[in-house]
Amino acid sequence: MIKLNNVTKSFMVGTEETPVLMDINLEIAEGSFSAIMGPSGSGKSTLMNVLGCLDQPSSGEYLLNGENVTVLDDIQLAKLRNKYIGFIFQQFHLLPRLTAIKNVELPMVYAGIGKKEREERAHYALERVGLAERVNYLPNSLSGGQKQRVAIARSLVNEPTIILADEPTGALDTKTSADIMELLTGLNKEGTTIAIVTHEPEVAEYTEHTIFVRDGRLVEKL
Ligand SMILES: Nc1ncnc2c1ncn2[C@@H]1O[C@H](COP(=O)(O)OP(=O)(O)OP(=O)(O)O)[C@@H](O)[C@H]1O
Repeated sequence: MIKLNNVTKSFMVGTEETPVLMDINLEIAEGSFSAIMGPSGSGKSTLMNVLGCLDQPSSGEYLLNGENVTVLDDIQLAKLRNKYIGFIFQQFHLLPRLTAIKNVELPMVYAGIGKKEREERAHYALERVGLAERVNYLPNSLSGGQKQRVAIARSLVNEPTIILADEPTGALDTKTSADIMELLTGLNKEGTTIAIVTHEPEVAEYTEHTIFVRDGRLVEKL
């Protein structure tokens, strides 16, 4: 479903081309639950940006559901991203003026889905994350854990091929962090494919296997 073949990514820094990812070969199977770990600056976010179709590799091939992402232009890439990828961030990235349900509806607005279906699907997603009672709350009236649940509901609504979570528990206390990982584990058991960047070994323990990144290379896959 997700396959990177000999992927590299470099950035121009001044006049120098600086390699950040080197020779990445990676397969993420449907229904899997992976952690991506590695030291600061090793290339985890860059890898997530490539996996999430936010950025193109410099060379190599990225296959997502059989489509060769590498040959797409920015508009095609954005369409693919909205269709196939759900994102969860450390700082939730909810729009503060929109209620929980309106935040969850947003990816469906971009996908051109009508109002009634949007509302139904957003309600269902908020129920799945245990927030049926909070649909009309603004983000500021929700706890950190509840905000992350809204963000998880938002990541689910387009039934993505994969959810990419960048430090989803980084802003949460230990108990809330465990609750969020339980929730993600449950969603994975129901069939959602999830990859999560984390610095915390206790978070990685919830996943099935860990991909380690060091100096832009995958060093080990358990
Ligand atoms: N747009 C860019 N231009 C130039 N260099 C970049 C760019 N994006 C990332 N880098 C460099 O690539 C390297 C890897 O960065 P990346 O953010 O992927 O690391 P990371 O493993 O996610 O780190 P952290 O755990 O601290 O978030 C760093 O040295 C960074 O400076």
